[in-house]
Formats: sequence, structure tokens, C-alpha cells
Amino acid sequence: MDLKKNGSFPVLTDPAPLNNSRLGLPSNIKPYSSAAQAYSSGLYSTKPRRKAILGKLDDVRANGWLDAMKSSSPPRKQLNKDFISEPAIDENDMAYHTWLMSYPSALTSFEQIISSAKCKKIALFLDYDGTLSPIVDNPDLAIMSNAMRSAVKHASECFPTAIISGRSREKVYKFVKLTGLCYSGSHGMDIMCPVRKFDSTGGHPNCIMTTDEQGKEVHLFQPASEFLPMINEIFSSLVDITKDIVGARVESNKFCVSVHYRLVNQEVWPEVAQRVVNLLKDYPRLRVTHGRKVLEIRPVIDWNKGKAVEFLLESLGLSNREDVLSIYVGDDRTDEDAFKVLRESNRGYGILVSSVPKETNAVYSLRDTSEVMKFLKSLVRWKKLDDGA
Ligand SMILES: O=P(O)(O)OC[C@H]1O[C@H](O[C@H]2O[C@H](CO)[C@@H](O)[C@H](O)[C@H]2O)[C@H](O)[C@@H](O)[C@@H]1O
Repeated sequence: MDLKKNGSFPVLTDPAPLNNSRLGLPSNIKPYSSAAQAYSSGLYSTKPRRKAILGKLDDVRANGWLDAMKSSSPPRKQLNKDFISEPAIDENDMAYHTWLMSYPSALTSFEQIISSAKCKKIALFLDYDGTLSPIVDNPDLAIMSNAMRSAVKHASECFPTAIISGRSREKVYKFVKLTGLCYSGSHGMDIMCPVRKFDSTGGHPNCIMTTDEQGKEVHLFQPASEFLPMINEIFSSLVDITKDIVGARVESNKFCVSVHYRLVNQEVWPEVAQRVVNLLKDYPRLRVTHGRKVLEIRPVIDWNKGKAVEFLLESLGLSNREDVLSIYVGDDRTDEDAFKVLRESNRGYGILVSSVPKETNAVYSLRDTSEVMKFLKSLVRWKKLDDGA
């Protein structure tokens, strides 16, 4: 993979994700042709260059992507009213309990976690959707409860805290509404941290100093800013090519675009995927990642939530320090990059929020957002006791 320097961060210059076998569809699905045609005039599209190989790739890429779409979010539990009083242990519960042996609950392992945090400073990284707010059908209604907001507020008063989301930074701030912490939107491609009073680090060298909406001084880092016009172009194209698909929804996340299919009839998922694949063939500098019933289109740069964690630790003057323990709580595939960074560097723990067994680089798990809140409260309680001791 060719790494080119763009400013001071590396940019992946090959269209790697389109070679990914996960970008595949069964050969019996007819390609939707008008979409790509409609946007071939886009300023950032490279349609003519890649046209020759399209038909072949559609077959080669079969299946993987659809499997990823199907497994991208656990089905909600069906309650059978007739058997509601039956003991709730079924096969799924058994599997979950077996999985817990490998990824123990961060609540039941709390003592173990804090014993490794003794004499260390904890840095806290929190994903938003599915971690601080439950997954809901309408992304605009993923509201954080006041109780969760208060738990995050107290935690951020005890520990350096960052919210790391795939959403745009502005949008996630509107949900969280807390000042004094770092916000990282667009999967780490838009990072803003308050300038701290006695900031000896001066922020990260690649940050610019600016002011936020409240006029407060902040450090800002946007490694994908050159992609903004391209992202805006593909956003409009995606809105257009999905407008006749019932339930499909396209969300702009500033440096990324989400195509939601949670409310699309499952039989139509291949069609959603096919249209996105077709369009992306003309944008080799963009790639797709899979979230929870969402396809996330983002720039092909060597940047993700894991890199964002490293960057934030550096910005906060907390990297390469033996006395820092990082804790990252997240529920999504995109959080795996951050779990991996912490696991491989031995700098802390990933905690996966999941009520079903999943392969993960996390060390611990929490079942749902209510357990996340309990965990945050426990951390605060422990910190206050420890400080008072
Ligand atoms: O990194 P995150 O903060 O977890 O953001 C990832 C995506 O989250 C949102 O979508 C997810 O949550 C929605 C609301 O609960 C749900 O309707 C959707 O199905 C989930 O995928 C957000 O809307 C996306 O733009 C983010 O990419």
C-alpha cells in the first residue's frame, strides 16, 4: 500500500477498499445503472478510468458484504407473550454466558480494572451511538438521557475524557451538550479539544488554534479537510440514488456519509448495497466501512478511531507514559481500531458494549448502555474514594 505524505499525516493512495472482497454482491443482482450515469459528471468522480473492470468485480465481490450487512446489528429479542414466564435461559443466553468467560463484564471485573489503575491517571474514551445512547430506528432521535449525561459529566470532571463518534462532531456535541471535554467526530477526522488553562503541551503540533461556537479557545485537527468537496458531492449522489428505496436514509457526517438501511426491507438490502458499490467505483479515494445497519462512506486516509485515540493521548500530554491507563468503551466495528491500539500497546482496555457474542479486540464487555452508565458511576465513586484516602 502506497503511503503518501499529505501535510503531516499519511494518506492511502491506492483504492484498497474496493479490492476488499467484502464489497461484493451476488451475481444474480442486477446492477443499478442510472445512478452512476447520473453522477458521472461529478467533479471528483473518476468514472471513465475504472469503468472497464466493473462487471467482473461485481461477481468477485459476492456475498461478503451482504453477510456483513446481515450481521451488523443483533436482532432485537422477540418476546413470546405465551411463554413470558418461562425461564429466560435459551441458546442465545448460553452462548452469551460462554462468551463472557473470554470477555468478562467490566462491572463484575471492576476490582481488577481499578487495581491496574492504581497510581495511574485514567483517560476515558467513549463512543456515542450504542454506548451512551441506545440504538433507535431514527438517527435524529438517538437522544442521550439526562442520567447518562450526568454520569459522563461527573466522569469528565475526574478523568480526561473524549467522545469519539462516527457522527459529525457538531451533531454529537448537540446530543452530549457537555463542555470541557474533547469531541472527535467523523470517525476521528474532526477532533476538537478545549485549550486547558495550564496547558504545557500547547496541544498537538498538527492542531490549529481556533474558537468554538461559544467563543472558547480550542485546538482543532481535521486530517481529511481536502475531502470535504468530494464528500459533499457523494452525499448528494447518495441521496439521489436511494430516494426511491423505502426506509433508506443518507446522513451527512461532515467528513463521512452514512447510508442507513435499518428501516429498509431486508430483501432490498442487496439493492442498497449495489447502488452504493456502483457509485463508489467512481470514487477510488473513498471507501466503505460497516456499522450497525449502516454503510459508512469515508476518505481513504490512514486514519480511524484508533489513530484518533493515539492523537488525543498525545494532545493531552498522556502518551508514552507508564502512569496512564486508557479505557475505551464502544459498541461498533469501527471501535475495534481503538481496542486494537490499546491492546497492542498495552496502554489500557477496550470495553465492548454488546448483548450478543462478537469477535473483538476488547478485553472486557458491558451488556448495554445502562451498564455503561453503571460503570462510569463506579469509576467516579472509586476515584473520589481513592482521592480521599
Ligand atoms: O461511532 P458512533 O457514535 O457509534 O456512530 C456510528 C453511527 O451511529 C449512528 O447510527 C447508528 O445509531 C442510530 C441511532 O441509534 C441507528 O439508527 C443506526 O442504525 C446505527 O447505525 C449514526 O446515525 C451514524 O451516522 C454513525 O455512523
